[in-house]
Amino acid sequence: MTAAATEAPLVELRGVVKEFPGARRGDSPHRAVDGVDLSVERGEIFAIIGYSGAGKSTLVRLVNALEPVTSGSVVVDGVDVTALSEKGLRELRLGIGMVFQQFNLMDSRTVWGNLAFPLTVAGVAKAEQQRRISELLHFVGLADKAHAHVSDLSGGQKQRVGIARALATNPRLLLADEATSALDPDTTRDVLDLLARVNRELGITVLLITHEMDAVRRIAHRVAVMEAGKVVETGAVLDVFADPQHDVTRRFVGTVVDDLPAPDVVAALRERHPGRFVRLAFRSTSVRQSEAFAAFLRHGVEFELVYGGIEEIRGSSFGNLTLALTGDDAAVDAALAEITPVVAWTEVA
Ligand SMILES: Nc1ncnc2c1ncn2[C@@H]1O[C@H](COP(=O)(O)OP(=O)(O)OP(=O)(O)O)[C@@H](O)[C@H]1O
Repeated sequence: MTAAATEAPLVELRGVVKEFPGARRGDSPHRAVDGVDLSVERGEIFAIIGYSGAGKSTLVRLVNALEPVTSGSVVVDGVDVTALSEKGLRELRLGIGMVFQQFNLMDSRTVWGNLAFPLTVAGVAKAEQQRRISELLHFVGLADKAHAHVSDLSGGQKQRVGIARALATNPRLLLADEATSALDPDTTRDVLDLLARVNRELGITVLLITHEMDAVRRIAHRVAVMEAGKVVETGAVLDVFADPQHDVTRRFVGTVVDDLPAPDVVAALRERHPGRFVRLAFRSTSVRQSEAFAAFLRHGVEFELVYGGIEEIRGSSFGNLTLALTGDDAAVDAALAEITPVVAWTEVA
């Protein structure tokens, strides 16, 4: 992360509530966003993950003031967006790029035409437009597609155009709402890598809305998990993966990391492996597998790895390994006592 710790967050939500009127007259209002506090630091990629209907898209629409809040405050770059005039709103949105799941491009126009549009709206002179569009196309790897019609592009190419368009007016913040959800896995990776470059090379803060935990793992620095309009967990991506607190978070983590055996799996493993089952939790600061294993050997305890794995997130390793330990009970206890300072462990019930 490049954010300076002393700087105010780029986006700050405090007690944000958004209600929509009930479907029928007399119905109570529907709370799509229910008291959200959230800070997006300058220079980071902040992901918001949640299942469909959790309120993610609504939250994004509050950040660029496409919808008014019901209550609470939304501050973007020091400006309270809930109190802006029309002119203020235009300025706010010039500083925010948007990338959409369905690309939202003008299909009948060329790539060039799509990129020229926001520049013309922003009053950029033709010569400057030329320079800027060519720069953008090089950045997103589509220099050879300037005169192609959008309708002739693949989904991944369309999203590259979508990202280039979002960058056209040099935004400080990029809102990517399910930007990869319509793409196949390979193309998803390419587009996520491009978003990471936008962040790293251009220093643009990215707010990534997704229901895919793999996208979070791949590029985000921090993540907030939403359920039923609330943020139920927030943290550094590595911490959330290594030690998810909330059920929803555990389910999301479980979609990409499968290192905690379910009870029925444990039961099946016990039929094949004698001994005491112990789960070692390796974290970035404590990946000392060899020390743990050496302790078992010193105490004459045999161990077998029966479940788990070690994962990597941007240079940090974490994961859970379940071992079947066989040997004298006192020896197992002594070995476990010895590894306690080195690695967190729990006996699997
Ligand atoms: N304009 C609206 N009028 C009424 N209800 C709305 C409106 N927009 C969203 N909602 C409701 O608010 C809740 C949150 O919707 P939202 O689209 O923000 O969720 P989401 O997490 O982005 O899910 P998805 O990925 O499916 O879009 C849903 O129950 C939705 O039906």
